[in-house]
Amino acid sequence: MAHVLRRLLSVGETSDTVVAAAPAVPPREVFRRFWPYTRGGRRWLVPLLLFSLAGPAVDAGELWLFKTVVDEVLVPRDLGPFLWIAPAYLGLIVCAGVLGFADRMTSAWVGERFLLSLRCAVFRHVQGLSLGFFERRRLGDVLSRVTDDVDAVETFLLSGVADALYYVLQLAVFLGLLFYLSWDLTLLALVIVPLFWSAARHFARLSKEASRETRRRGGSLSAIAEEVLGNVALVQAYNRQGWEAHRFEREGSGRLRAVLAATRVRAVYGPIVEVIEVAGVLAVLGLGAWQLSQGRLTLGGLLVFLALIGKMYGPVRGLSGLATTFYTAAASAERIIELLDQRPQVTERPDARPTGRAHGSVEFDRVWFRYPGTAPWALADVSFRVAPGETLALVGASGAGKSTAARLQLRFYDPDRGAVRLDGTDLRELRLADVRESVAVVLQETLVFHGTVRENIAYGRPGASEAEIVAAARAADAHEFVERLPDGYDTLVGQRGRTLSGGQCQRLAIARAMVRDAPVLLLDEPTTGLDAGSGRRIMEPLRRLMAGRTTVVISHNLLTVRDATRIVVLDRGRVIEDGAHGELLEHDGVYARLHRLNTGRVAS
Ligand SMILES: Nc1ncnc2c1ncn2[C@@H]1O[C@H](COP(=O)(O)OP(=O)(O)OP(=O)(O)O)[C@@H](O)[C@H]1O
Repeated sequence: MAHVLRRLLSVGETSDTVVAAAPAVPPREVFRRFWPYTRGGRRWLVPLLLFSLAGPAVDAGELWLFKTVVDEVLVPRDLGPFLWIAPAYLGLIVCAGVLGFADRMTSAWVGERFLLSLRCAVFRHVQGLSLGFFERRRLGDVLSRVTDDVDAVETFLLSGVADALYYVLQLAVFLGLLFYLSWDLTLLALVIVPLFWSAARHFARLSKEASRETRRRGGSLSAIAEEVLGNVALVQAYNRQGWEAHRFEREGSGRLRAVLAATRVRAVYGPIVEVIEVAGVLAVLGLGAWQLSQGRLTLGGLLVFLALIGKMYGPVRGLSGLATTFYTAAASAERIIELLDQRPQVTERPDARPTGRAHGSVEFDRVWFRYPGTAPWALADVSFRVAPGETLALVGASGAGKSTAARLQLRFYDPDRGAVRLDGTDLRELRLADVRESVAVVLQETLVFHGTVRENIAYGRPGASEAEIVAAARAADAHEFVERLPDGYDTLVGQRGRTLSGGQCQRLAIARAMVRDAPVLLLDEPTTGLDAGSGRRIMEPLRRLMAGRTTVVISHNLLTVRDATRIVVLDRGRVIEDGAHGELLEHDGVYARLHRLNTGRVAS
């Protein structure tokens, strides 16, 4: 029998993971972690308490009036007292309505405020995590934690606390009345309470596992949806729709199994509680009828007693059911706590120095770096120096470590050994915002947001004036094509610039970097994805952008790097050649060979 019940209530297969389950967190820890977010709404807890207290008091008043009607109007058949009972009853109902309204509004306000501050805190935290975190995690799962899981926590932390309070107060009021009416009947009625609680504990434990699995599968579903819909062109081009739909369905079925298991737990729990409750009521009814026959209790008294018992079992059942609600919310809380526990690998020192506008000298001093969790060095003993206004080109085969150097320059990662310096100061001693402020980037993958052309350019420096935006667009050779767009600078460009060509996106990125007007410029493959003609055309605005700034340019295309003051050739993370274009050609090494290949290709 126990075996059958266990099978009935189990979640089933929980292995195949798209998203792993978050580690378990004890209930006390859940409260400790989330309580601070209730700060803004805490002063409303006292009014909430008062409303909670008034609710059961009004209930009790209603019952008392009912007893009076039975004992003083119906049994003696005397209409007199009814004349004051009726308006009193109406008054009570109006009271209950007003209190109910105030209670609902206050708890919604407190709950929603908590939700807002928790959601914003989680978002702010996640946004500040290092790039390494986003490279390891599935974005869809992170999104589902910031949205769905935060909602689920609110359900418990506030509704749960408010309900618990309400139930306890209701219990206190009802128990007081019950003892007043008949203490021995009350004691009999209370015998079933421990039974309630032991059933509740058992079932809460069962529902815990199902809730965890439901949340984990929810995260997996978001992850798959985000990955597939975000790369829908790739999915369709390779005809992978069927396979992706299958993956989605598999996670969806896993979620279905988990939800059904949770429902089975609740569905079995309901009737069991009912049986316990009815047994209690029957016992009380038996003893009550005997007391009535002995004349120790009036009929009204017995009826009210039974009604009160019915009402009292409500909060008892509610309190014991809270454990199940708690575990459902705890499954979400665990996923949020796991996010909040992630520490950014790159942190700002408490004594970090603010910098004014940097001059822009950049130095890599014997830098060694490997990506967290990987064995090979992505950069090994890399040193170079760029004076303000100079241009340094990083060249080398794919995977040589060029983009890694750019990431270190932006302090997305810190070197394991050695130092990256700006104006002679280690980046780790500077304020993080200042480091990023001093650099403007034009990346390999051009980033264009869903928004107007104007917003996309102004992203480089919020608050840039219209004249500055247009000047930047002119300098980036973007003004002309922008003017030709249907709404000019107000034209909406799709996410990732889907409605623009590669070259147009690149020009917007250059205009954005222009507007930023930072002393250091980082160009990571600025001509990738452009044909030779567009690549050459983009060179002119790029040169305008580079003028007067320290530039680190990463490129496969050696035509874009020949003007550089200095060229550093990387190979598997090491510097193998270093010098000006002419010197390196003379040296006749790797660079000269790459150059010959490149010019040959362009000529042909
Ligand atoms: N996030 C990452 N985690 C682990 N290893 C990485 C990561 N990014 C890059 N690598 C590894 O570090 C090395 C250097 O990569 P990097 O992207 O700096 O090369 P690159 O010279 O810019 O190449 P490309 O010209 O193809 O962009 C490669 O071996 C790559 O596999």
